[in-house]
Amino acid sequence: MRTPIDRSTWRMLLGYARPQRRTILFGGALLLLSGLAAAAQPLAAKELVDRLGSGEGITGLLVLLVGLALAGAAIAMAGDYLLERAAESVVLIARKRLAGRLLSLRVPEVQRAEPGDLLSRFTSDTTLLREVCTHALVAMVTGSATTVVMVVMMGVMDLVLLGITLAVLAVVGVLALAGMPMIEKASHAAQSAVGETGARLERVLGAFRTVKAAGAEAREVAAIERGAENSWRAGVRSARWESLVHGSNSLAVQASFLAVLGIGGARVATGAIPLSTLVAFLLFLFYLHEPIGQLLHAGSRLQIGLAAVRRLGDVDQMQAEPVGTGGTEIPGQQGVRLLFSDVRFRYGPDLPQVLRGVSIDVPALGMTAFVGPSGAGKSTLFALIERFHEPDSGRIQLDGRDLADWDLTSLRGQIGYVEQDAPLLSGSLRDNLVYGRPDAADEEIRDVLAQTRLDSLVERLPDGLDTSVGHRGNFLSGGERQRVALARALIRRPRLLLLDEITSQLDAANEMAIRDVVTTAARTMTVLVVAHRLSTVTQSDRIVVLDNGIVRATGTHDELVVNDPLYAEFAATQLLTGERRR
Ligand SMILES: Nc1ncnc2c1ncn2[C@@H]1O[C@H](COP(=O)(O)OP(=O)(O)OP(=O)(O)O)[C@@H](O)[C@H]1O
Repeated sequence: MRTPIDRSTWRMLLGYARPQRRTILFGGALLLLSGLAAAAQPLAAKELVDRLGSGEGITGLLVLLVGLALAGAAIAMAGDYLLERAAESVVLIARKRLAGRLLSLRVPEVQRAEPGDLLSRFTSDTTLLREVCTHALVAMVTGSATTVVMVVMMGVMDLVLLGITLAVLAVVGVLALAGMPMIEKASHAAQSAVGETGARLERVLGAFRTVKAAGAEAREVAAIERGAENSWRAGVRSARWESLVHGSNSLAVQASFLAVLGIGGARVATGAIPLSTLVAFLLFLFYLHEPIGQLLHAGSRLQIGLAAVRRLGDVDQMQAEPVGTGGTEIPGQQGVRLLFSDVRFRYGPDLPQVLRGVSIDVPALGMTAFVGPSGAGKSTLFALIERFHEPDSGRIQLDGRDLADWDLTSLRGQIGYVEQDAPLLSGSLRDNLVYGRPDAADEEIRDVLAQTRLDSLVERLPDGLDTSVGHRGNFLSGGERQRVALARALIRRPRLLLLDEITSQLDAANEMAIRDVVTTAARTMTVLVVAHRLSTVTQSDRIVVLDNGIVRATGTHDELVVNDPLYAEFAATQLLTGERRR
């Protein structure tokens, strides 16, 4: 993804600064004032030289000069502080906006992106806005204003010398115009490389044990180093252009200084201008170095900022979910009726159809199991119910209302979803249990812990419920994670419970206990279960056999063993035929 720089990039950049505009304006005004105080110094110096020549008193003027210098410094300090403060606020605004945006993105968008790269946009690119939205913007204004004022004053003094100065300075302008886009390009490349390196690192840390077990450390380090080197190379490229642009300022000012000294000296000798004018003009030239330097520095910072804004803008271009308000009225009854009508779906335009006309009517109470070969589309059905993806055609209705017409927050508020690999979040066990309902009472938590046979685990843990479960819950066993994920879904008190392979890592005793919990839950809510182990689902009220994206049979275990060869084969391979398991 690459957002071109256009007006909207500039608008975005200014958008980050807008909430801080008062502080920036005030801080900028102070800096301008200090710049003007500096600009007044040559005039006072000219007056000083004139008076020295004519033998007049200079005490007052000296006091004025010192006063100007002190006041200029104090004002500059205050202005600087205000701008630094505004800069921090700009980063804060950008991070808050990005966090909100990231969490509102549609699931497929995030699945397509690299988490490490998104992270680098949050941590690194936002930091680059720090200076740009405040100091650089202000320096653009103050630098331009000071330059204009000085140029006007120099023009008033001597147009010939001004003409020489401007001719030399024009060279800086040309170099700057050529260099600025290169700085932006190199900075964008550097930040992209940082993003890629972050993504690579995230990949490694996310599968640390696999990397170690595969002995891939050296390969991964080399890849990360390559990414870091790419970033370094682009950074050096940017630095080269920056130093060229900034260095041209010194060169131009020094060249014009020499030209003005030579030609100005000749003009003094011919009496065309007095010596004091030449001295003042040279002082102006000396001071002009500062605002022009400011302008160039600000220009290059702005380019770096524009590159960062472009990367932040990429996230804005990713699709977001409709904003949920939780406003849909929820009927008080238990369970939900779920109706799939000829649902077709593929994950992308170039990918094969995963669901090829699925129609299922799930009544409000009871347990419905989905079985079928790997890749048949079982988990995809759950993802569509959660509206992580939208069907390409057909309808899914919940309580008689099309899912698309539900308010997203209300819809998900009805559902307890346990994903296939039962991911936990880093934090304490309690954080994980109440994640879907932070206000759950302790008694309720205890009750669910007992049902899911987690009570003995909690007793064993050093800090009980407050024990950390580690990144993605890796301090717990696979079976414990599955039970915690189920407990989390139950504590949410959903009307529809979606359980995707939640017993795959449980031992027989725990599997049986969980089966009982789910059967009990199915008396008060709609339970949809995906399972490879048929032992988990033989007692379901109905079993849907899904194969290659179509429903090939529906019935009870006993009916399907007789009527559906594929199911009968599953049952046979799992030693369930003719045997009614508990
Ligand atoms: N995010 C995705 N992008 C592209 N294709 C996907 C994505 N998720 C799943 N698929 C593909 O869709 C098909 C159905 O996947 P799904 O996870 O629904 O199958 P499943 O029946 O649940 O399989 P399993 O029993 O192995 O979990 C598979 O071929 C899978 O490769």
